[in-house]
Amino acid sequence: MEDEFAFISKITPEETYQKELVRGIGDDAAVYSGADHMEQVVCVDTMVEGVHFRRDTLSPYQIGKKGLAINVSDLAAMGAIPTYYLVSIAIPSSWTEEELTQLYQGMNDLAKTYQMDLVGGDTVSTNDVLVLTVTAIGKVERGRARYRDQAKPGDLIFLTGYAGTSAAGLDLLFEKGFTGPFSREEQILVKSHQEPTPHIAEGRILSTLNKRISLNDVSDGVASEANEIAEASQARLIIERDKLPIHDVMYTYPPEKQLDYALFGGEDFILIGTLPKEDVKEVEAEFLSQGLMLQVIGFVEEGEPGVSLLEENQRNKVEKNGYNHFKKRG
Ligand SMILES: Nc1ncnc2c1ncn2[C@@H]1O[C@H](COP(=O)(O)OP(=O)(O)O)[C@@H](O)[C@H]1O
Ligand SMILES: Cc1ncc(C[n+]2csc(CCOP(=O)(O)OP(=O)(O)O)c2C)c(N)n1
Ligand SMILES: [Mg+2]
Ligand SMILES: [Mg+2]
Ligand SMILES: [Mg+2]
Repeated sequence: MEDEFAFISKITPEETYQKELVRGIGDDAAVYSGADHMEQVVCVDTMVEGVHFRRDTLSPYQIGKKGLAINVSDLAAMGAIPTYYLVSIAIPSSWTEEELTQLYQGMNDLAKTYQMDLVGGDTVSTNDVLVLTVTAIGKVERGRARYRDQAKPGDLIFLTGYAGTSAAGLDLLFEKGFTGPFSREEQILVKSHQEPTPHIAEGRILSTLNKRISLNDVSDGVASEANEIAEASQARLIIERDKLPIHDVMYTYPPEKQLDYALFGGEDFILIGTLPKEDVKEVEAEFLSQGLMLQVIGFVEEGEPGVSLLEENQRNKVEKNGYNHFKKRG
């Protein structure tokens, strides 16, 4: 890339979606107003080449799209409505302008779905790999944000989608390379890794129905996220093995492999949460009416905080394993 300022003007959106945006790209900071009855929600996640993607696992377009999607997923896990995002990017000299345009196109396309405005960011060069950091902003009705610390004994645990598909897709990419060839079933797994869909509609149902709900998105794996709910809520979560939603296209995998992907794979960007047993019917009905998936996978009980897997009448402890940046999988 030749010119940082030319690049910034190229990526500046011509039109914006949010009527509360006062000043977007082009000044020292962005300015937006917000209604008093809403709370503002903000999060940031980074993707590093070699850690979160490789040139042979995601295309430039997919890197951008996923970089925004993983942040929108954290907004979904709060029950929020997405509004704005900021992008900080460290660009190695090996990246062409065309590839960067595609990366921004990936973000643009996802942002359009949620009417999110790009309101700022930072552009730097680096002698190392590409690093993409997206800050996402959203809003939620006062008091309706969904936290991890709301689980209580007697609640049921749910997932809003299939677990393990992303990790299975990543392994296929590692095995066969970016171009495959992949069977139709394998394509579904690969796509779920490359272009995850954040569960905003699901999060919105769970915040607007006024129930006591704990909520988290699955980035590091169901085992890890369930343990986070258990720790925050000081509760004991029991996952029933035969209730874990495994996608049909994974039925050819050995059962142990299916379970390993589902519990420890990560990057599914579905939601995991808990809700009172008596509210399940009503929440399920709302999910069903919107064509969305809600699968009960277990229950919360009295006892030492933690997670167990219930299979054949035995409870086996599920450690907080899964993706951990500073630890090898164990
Ligand atoms: N370097 C950091 N400085 C400050 N806060 C951080 C840092 N890293 C993570 N956090 C905060 O710690 C919490 C857990 O982070 P993380 O596990 O990355 O969440 P998630 O899996 O939802 O992305 C979040 O509140 C996040 O904002
Ligand atoms: C090349 C490559 N290797 C490994 C992975 C697997 N991987 C990388 S990060 C990650 C977990 C999620 O990332 P993290 O930064 O922990 O997200 P957060 O929990 O903060 O949302 C996984 C499963 C990958 N996607 N690509
Ligand atoms: Mg994070
Ligand atoms: Mg999260
Ligand atoms: Mg995250």
